Amino acid sequence: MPPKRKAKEAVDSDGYDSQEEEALSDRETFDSLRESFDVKAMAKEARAARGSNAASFLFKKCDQFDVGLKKDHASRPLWIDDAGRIILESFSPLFDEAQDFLINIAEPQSRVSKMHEYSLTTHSLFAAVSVGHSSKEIIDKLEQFSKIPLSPSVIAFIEKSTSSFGKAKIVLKKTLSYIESDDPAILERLLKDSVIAECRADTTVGLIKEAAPKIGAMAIPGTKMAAGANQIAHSSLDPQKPSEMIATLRDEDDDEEVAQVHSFQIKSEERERVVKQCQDIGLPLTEEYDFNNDEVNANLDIDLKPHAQIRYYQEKALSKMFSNSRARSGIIVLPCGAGKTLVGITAACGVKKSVIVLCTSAMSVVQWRAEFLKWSNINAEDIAVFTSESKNRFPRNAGIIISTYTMITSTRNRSYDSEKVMEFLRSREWGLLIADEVHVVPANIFKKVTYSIASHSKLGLTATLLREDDKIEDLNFLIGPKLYEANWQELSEQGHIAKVQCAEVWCQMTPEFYSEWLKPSTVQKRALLAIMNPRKFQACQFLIDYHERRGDKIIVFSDNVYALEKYAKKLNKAYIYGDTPQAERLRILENFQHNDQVNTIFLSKIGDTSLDLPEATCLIQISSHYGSRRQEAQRLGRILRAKRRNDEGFNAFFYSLVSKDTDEMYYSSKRQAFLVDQGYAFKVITRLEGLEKCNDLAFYTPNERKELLIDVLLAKDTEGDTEKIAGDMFGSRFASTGGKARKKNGARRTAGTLSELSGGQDMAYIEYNKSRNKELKQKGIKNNFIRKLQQKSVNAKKAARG
Ligand SMILES: Nc1ncnc2c1ncn2[C@@H]1O[C@H](COP(=O)(O)OP(=O)(O)OP(=O)(O)O)[C@@H](O)[C@H]1O
Repeated sequence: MPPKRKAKEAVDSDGYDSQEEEALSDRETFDSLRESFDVKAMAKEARAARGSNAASFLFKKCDQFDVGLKKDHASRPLWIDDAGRIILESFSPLFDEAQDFLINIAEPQSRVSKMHEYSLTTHSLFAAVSVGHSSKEIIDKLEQFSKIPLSPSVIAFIEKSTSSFGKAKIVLKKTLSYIESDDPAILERLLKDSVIAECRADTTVGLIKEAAPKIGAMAIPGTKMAAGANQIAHSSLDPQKPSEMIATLRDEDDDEEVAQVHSFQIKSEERERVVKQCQDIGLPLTEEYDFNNDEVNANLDIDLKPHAQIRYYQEKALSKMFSNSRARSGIIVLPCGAGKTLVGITAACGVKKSVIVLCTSAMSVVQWRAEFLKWSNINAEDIAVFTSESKNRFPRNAGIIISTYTMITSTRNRSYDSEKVMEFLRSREWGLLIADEVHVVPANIFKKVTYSIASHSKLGLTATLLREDDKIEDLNFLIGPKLYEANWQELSEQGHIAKVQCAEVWCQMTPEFYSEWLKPSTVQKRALLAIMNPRKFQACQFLIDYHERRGDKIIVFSDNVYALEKYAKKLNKAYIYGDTPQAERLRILENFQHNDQVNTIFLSKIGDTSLDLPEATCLIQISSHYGSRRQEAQRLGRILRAKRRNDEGFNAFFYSLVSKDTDEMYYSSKRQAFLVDQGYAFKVITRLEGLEKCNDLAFYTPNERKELLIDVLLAKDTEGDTEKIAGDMFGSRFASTGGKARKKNGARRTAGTLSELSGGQDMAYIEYNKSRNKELKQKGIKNNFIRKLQQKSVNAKKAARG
């Protein structure tokens, strides 16, 4: 049997297909770069361009720089050029205030220690307007913070963008859809469009006029949101009880003067068409849910437990969503491990209507359910789970369903139970749809979601609004604008996520591996030679030993399953990849968490997202997906949540092992780009102190290295591919095999070893076959959490059987 670990489903929901394409062009770029790189000349040019001032070279083509600095420029924190690029000084006393403002109106590009860079874009201005900033306010504030006068082109750009964005909203009132605006002229303009006019539901000529809901960025009186930067730091130490926050969100102030809004009703079945047409004519709609006045949908009995204390950045993000007593659809961006789940749960407690949560994997579904029970007082039976293993519904009128994108959008033949749940999902209205890891969801998948699920509001959660293709912008319109994006370094300084030391370790290729690498060969074979480079293997072994001795728990990541198995078996460590059965995954993770004899595990890319392993304090990456910045950030996220992050002097470690003078070096620097922009510094380590003195490392003798080389050369080309997992990335076997049951023991290695080929079963063969996974199977320990997970899975299966 050929190895079956690469599921070949048509839908690759994490968008890796496009990354493959990009990888090919990357390779060409790399080859040409190799020839044309003249680092010295480039450095000289950059120095000459820079002149005497640290940032002025960035503005060399900027006319308004000639106009000169304002007299009191030293006390103002930013520059802005003609193209809308903003440089913010992080050492300015006005930094906090300026950052708070910029995060609302501009796209953060890079936030390194002294200078932050932002860009004004049409999308960022759309987001600004949708959270209540006016065009005048944006221009005035920028002018106030800027060291130089704003150029007429920047002012014109802001005015043009804000004049069309956020002027009209799509609102569900009592389950009916309305287009609403405080400016009747905008609605008249929309109705002149033949497509929109056709979608109008009421036949009346005029517009509906009524009192506007109360709007205010100060929706949480008495908190840092209302008070400015100094209180922000203070509030982070003194978090507000979410119940108080939600109470204030619902608080009505009758004394204020009541503004008017105008609206017309559209046919609910034409929502998408209207939204699309409004985009096309340059008047995109924002989406808001007036949940306080929804009397049609049953209320959900859910509140946060008193012990839940949301952090200041979680509160800030939520205040963007709820600032006008309605739930505004949009995306919240928080670093991995910063607590997006609690943000989603608090949003559910705010809306208090039925909620559907969509995740990327069955494992995440289980984690979301556990977090709902941990943080909220929701009745356990009101949270149902819809995965291939469990097809529950909630018994009362309102409840929560947690599922995966794959379960909702799959087009294959569904089981009877599955179809029943889908009918249940389609037949009702949802107050809130929470889309977890929303950046991985391609537009066509998300359109299928919105087609199946009628939800009043949508909240997208992600750590990185990054895709290697250009599909990320679709999310602006499918879900809504970005409402909030946190600063990674700030959260790490405050101890909400761990401080991490990042290093790229250059591993010299051994002569025999490098001479093979230099020969004309396939991309996959060269990739395999670089990953299996014995020096890289030894560096990995050395780092594992070093960090295990320090008391760290280590995850080794390899996208390549051939290498994953070879490394793990040789080092006698447990490993998990796409074909590892769910029960075995849980057993390995459980041992990693609670067994002090199991301090290192090997994971394929199934562990990139959503895995909550707060014990992990060190990551070693031996093979990765070309230049994917997103994967690098997500992997880093596995140690950002380290439990020990607030121990004095604690640092987590992230090592990327690259084979020197191969294309791994090019991809590695490309992958780091996003994290570098978040302020992480990657140290390059060319020599691991003490490694050469170790004589007990694997592949120490030339013979061992030769045998390894023959193994690699005999391996099929496809062994050099990265693992492909479709749909459910950390989920059930059902999901990852396209619904077909897989044969037991289906995954077998086919690459021969020298010993096998020669017919001899020597010591090396015995060592290769010794599986830590099997050992753990016999010795496995269990903690309550995992036991419950497994018990639940068993119960669910029993229930499904009737
Ligand atoms: N306000 C809070 N108070 C205490 N603990 C919190 C708070 N917010 C989050 N946490 C804890 O922080 C950890 C990380 O949270 P969570 O799993 O939601 O992160 P995440 O942002 O979804 O990360 P990822 O992107 O990696 O999935 C969890 O153990 C969670 O319980």
